[in-house]
Amino acid sequence: MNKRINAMYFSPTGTTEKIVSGIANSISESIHGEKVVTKVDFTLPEARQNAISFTAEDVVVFGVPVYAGRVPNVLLKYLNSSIAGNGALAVSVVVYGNRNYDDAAIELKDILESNGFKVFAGGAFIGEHSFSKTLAQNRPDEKDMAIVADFAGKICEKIKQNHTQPVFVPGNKPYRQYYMPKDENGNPVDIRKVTPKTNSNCVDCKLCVQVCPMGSIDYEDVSKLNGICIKCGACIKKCPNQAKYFDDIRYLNHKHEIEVNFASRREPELFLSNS
Ligand SMILES: Cc1cc2nc3c(=O)[nH]c(=O)nc-3n(C[C@H](O)[C@H](O)[C@H](O)COP(=O)(O)O)c2cc1C
Repeated sequence: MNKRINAMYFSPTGTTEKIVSGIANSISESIHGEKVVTKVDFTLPEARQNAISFTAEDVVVFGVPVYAGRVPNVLLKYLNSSIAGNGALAVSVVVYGNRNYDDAAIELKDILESNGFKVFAGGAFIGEHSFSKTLAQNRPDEKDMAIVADFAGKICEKIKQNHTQPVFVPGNKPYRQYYMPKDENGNPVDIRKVTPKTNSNCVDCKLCVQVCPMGSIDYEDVSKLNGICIKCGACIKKCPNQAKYFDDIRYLNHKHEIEVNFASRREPELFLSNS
């Protein structure tokens, strides 16, 4: 089979990358006997400057994390204007932090289809929550990766049998509003303006500047922001010295609330075309 296998993702803290690469690598091993996967990582702003096109020879495993129950809205411009499927097969993957994926899976599938992909498979997987070190801690774990390998096997069968009709993916249409954290009285809390702080552990290594997907951290003074913060967790989780943190009470309350209310383990959901 003459298929090129691609892994394309946005993944500030690496969980989406692990799932998407895992699926793509397993498909490649099964189809080609080795891992020959083209990686298209659009986490950093420079990567989103260029348009990309695929062909009907391509299989693209495409993943984003779930933000507020939807596809991250900061990506919409890029996703809607710079990616051409041209009949490529796509596996649409969303990764969420054990609360819920709400309408993210259906929204991503719709975006890919409107870009000319044939979305014949999809999945909603769980990754350690961007806000937390305990919610869905260390996921995807071994159990998740076994599901990933099994899913890839099923995808290969579908490709071989040419069962690549559009897949059904759960979600509401019209999509629900972006999920908003709530305070103890159930009133919505807006944490969009919250920004990280920097403590004296900082050794000015500039890693946070390099990993910020919005390119917002000032190179000369890494405690300053020159753009928006999407609270993706990259600067916090990737800092080798734990120098970045959030101290905003609304953010911390929300983090605590989800850690308590969504502690019970959710399992991946897989969607495959019937025909
Ligand atoms: C701004 C923001 C909003 C999020 N909203 C949700 C959500 O609605 N439901 C959920 O379960 N997880 C949510 N998460 C958690 C991420 O979806 C999850 O941790 C994911 O694994 C992160 O992917 P990454 O490691 O590829 O960055 C949110 C994370 C961020 C940063």
